[in-house]
Amino acid sequence: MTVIDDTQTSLAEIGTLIRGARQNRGLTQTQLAERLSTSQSAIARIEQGSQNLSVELLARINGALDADLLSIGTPRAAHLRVTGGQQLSGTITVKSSKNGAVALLCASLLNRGRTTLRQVARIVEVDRIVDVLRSIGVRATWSADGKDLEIVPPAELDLSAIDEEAARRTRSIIMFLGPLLGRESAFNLPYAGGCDLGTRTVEPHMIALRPFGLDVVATAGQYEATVQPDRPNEITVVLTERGDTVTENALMAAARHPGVTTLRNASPNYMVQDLCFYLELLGVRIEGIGTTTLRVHGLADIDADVEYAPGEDPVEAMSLITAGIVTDSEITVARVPVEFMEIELATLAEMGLRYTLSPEYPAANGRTRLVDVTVRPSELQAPIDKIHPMPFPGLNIDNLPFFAVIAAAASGTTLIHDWVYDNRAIHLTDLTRLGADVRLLDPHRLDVTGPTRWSGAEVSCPPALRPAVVILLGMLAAKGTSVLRNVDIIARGYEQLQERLIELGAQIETFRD
Ligand SMILES: CC(=O)N[C@H]1[C@@H](OP(=O)(O)OP(=O)(O)OC[C@H]2O[C@@H](n3ccc(=O)[nH]c3=O)[C@H](O)[C@@H]2O)O[C@H](CO)[C@@H](O)[C@@H]1O
Ligand SMILES: C=C(OP(=O)(O)O)C(=O)O
Repeated sequence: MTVIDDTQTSLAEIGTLIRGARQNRGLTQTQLAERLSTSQSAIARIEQGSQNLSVELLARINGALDADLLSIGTPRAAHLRVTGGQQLSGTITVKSSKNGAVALLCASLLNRGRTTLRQVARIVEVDRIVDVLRSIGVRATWSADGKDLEIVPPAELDLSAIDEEAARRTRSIIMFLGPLLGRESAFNLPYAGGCDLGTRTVEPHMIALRPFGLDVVATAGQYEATVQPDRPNEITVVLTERGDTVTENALMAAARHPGVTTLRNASPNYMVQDLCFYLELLGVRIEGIGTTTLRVHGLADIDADVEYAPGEDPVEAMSLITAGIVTDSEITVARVPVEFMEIELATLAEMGLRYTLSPEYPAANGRTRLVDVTVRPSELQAPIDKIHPMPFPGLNIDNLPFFAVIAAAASGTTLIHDWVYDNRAIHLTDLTRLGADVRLLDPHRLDVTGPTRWSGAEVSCPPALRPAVVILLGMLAAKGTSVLRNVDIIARGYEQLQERLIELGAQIETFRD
């Protein structure tokens, strides 16, 4: 049987996927060719999308790359077998952030010109937004090395063709509202989805965008949006919540408003700063970047060819530092965006973590300050005060879950208070399966008592990104063999996490049903 796609584009997309997976595994075209008993030129043709592919060859490519790039029939769930209790060593480098990438992908719709995003994390969340962009006519092309993404919107978007399935799987689709209201007078968007973290309202987005003329009616499965063209020159938006994506939505609306917009109670968090730096490249002047009041001098039209490298991910940095802590290892986590990790590092220091920081150096965007963090084996104690998140510059809510597994490694009882999400703390109780003493006081508060005598177990991955990684890290700490089932959710926010941990000496094996 032969798979012949009806357009050359599909073959090109499959080729890009194969190239990305090959490069992620550090293989040359020749090495992949050897594994498939074919020639390097055949691989080059496949990656360029100029070769038809048989089902049998697709299956062999999956096998050779140990990937499930191209499933035929129902996709097979991936599971991890972890042999824990091993110390890690070496250096691991933080990638650019998921949340910066999705904001910038949405913001590229503001620009009639070409946006090139450098070193974009190859994660499923990015793929979903790219799929949605392509479905409405945006040209989104990965570079030959699979790292940079070039985006060129069409003169007219075809919103009727939107990939609803991809859109419904991400909450970030809500960030199409801000850019679209500057281009369209009426449009529909599918409801936003995402991880199971409990109710996350979209009302703050509606309130923030109303001054730009947006009116949204929620119908069965759709937001039906209409935009009033008349609006005052000067707009003031007071955000009811200091949320990250709501700030980004308001910023994107303000970027194409040809007047001055003042945003109050804005989030100054890392992804918002990434978006501001990109908007500046587009010619939008923004005062107050990194503060809670932003003044945006918008433009009626934006047509610029720009390049931007999203900043490093503080949540990935926290995840990797946690891997070192719970395995009692000395590792260096390179390219940590220190400004967005200060409270986390100060809290860890209070708990007794021994670590050193390299001198600061700039990220590729020239704005984010980076350091390399070396963590050393330490005797940890529970902190005296509870650990709780706050909007930046507080402890990042997405970093809070990692403190559950760290607290389990520390002596004493730590109170962890997640006031933000209804369901995230609940998922962390899965650590009890590995021997941790984690008590849910109510849906928002956990008491974690350590130190833990970790033991291997079989656990089904929680349906939420950060808790899933927390359980994986607990398994790295636990002597013996653990199995983490259905781990696909981790790829939503982490590029090749398992493979990169293996490079530090972790024993993790991927297997499928
Ligand atoms: C793509 C992206 O960037 N996602 C991030 C973004 O999601 P996002 O901006 O979508 O976060 P939400 O708007 O869902 O806010 C998260 C929760 O916090 C509550 N809330 C938020 C701010 C506030 O001042 N008061 C308040 O109560 C909201 O009601 C909600 O329950 O911000 C979250 C909170 O930092 C992060 O976990 C997500 O990783
Ligand atoms: C909650 C998260 O992100 P999102 O807003 O994409 O669901 C996260 O990154 O942990």
